[in-house]
Amino acid sequence: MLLVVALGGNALLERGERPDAGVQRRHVRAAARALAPLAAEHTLVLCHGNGPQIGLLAVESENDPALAHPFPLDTLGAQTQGMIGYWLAQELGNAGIARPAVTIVTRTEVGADDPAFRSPTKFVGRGYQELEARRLAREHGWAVARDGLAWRRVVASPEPRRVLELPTIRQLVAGGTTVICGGGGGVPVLARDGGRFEGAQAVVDKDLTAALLAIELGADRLVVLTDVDAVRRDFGTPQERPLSTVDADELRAMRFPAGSMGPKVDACVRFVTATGRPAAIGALRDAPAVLAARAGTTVTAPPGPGTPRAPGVPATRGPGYGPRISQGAMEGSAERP
Ligand SMILES: Nc1ncnc2c1ncn2[C@@H]1O[C@H](COP(=O)(O)OP(=O)(O)O)[C@@H](O)[C@H]1O
Ligand SMILES: NC(=O)OP(=O)(O)O
Repeated sequence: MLLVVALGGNALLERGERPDAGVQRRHVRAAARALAPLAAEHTLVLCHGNGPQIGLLAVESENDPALAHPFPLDTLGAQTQGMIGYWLAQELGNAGIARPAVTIVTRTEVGADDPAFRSPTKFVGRGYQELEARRLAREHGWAVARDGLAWRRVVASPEPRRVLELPTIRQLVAGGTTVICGGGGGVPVLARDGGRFEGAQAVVDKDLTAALLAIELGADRLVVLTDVDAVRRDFGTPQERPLSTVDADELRAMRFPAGSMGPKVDACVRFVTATGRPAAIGALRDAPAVLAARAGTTVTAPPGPGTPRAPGVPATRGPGYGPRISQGAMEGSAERP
């Protein structure tokens, strides 16, 4: 099977952990071991997160007295793809996967008119106490929002419209190569006159880029791996309980936080709606069981006379190829200084 796997940034750096390279590499090694059974049996397209990492690089760059201008987010997005992609390719090899794994620094076209540019939702960097977050917001011109118990910087996260490197990814996949691409959602770029592209100051959601890739490549499954064992109904309440199987219509009717579970659910609903094939969300450590629907949450096509579309053909193309079902459900609105 062809699997598109979205791998959460939390799998590479746990909340509150020191972002040292050694710590992250240890997590990447564990992630590669968890993914090894899938990579051995199936062709894998791997989209990793970069929220903690790009936020860290941005702070370093903003605090570097040698720089007249801090590095912009598109450049930092490319840096995180190179760094994490290198770690993943190396550790998949070290985990004994014979298939070649290559990393593609991927660009994702976004729209200049995307309302997400006016309403930042993507958490980047580490968590702070509220007062410190507000101070940093004033000093650096950040938007900040509450992420669970902590406060973090938030940046714009526009819709992925097109992956520029898709033809190359398609070729590599056809040859059975494990392709690490769309890392951090891909570097967001804007189309300009004359066929030019320009980097955008944003971080695309890697779950949504993974869904776009899965649809365009005609993948058999979209598998979203993170740090929770399943999507939970009534999350954070005493009534909370895991969903093992749920159809896309039921899921579409629920609300999830925009900065965390929302995009994962959106991604699965889009894939299932466009292809009629199942998608799954679950814990990285359970990866083979999540794929086999023995763990995690499996999202299925709604029952009834729905006609799944042909493989590789999205429900609609271009911007808004699926609704964002989580928008507006962010915990604590973003605040500017
Ligand atoms: N309904 C829900 N069910 C499960 N987890 C949820 C839910 N709503 C929010 N979450 C949170 O979503 C987090 C996973 O999203 P996120 O932190 O963005 O993951 P990743 O970095 O792995 O992509 C979980 O750790 C959990 O705290
Ligand atoms: N770019 C992105 O979606 O990163 P996270 O998974 O770390 O949020």
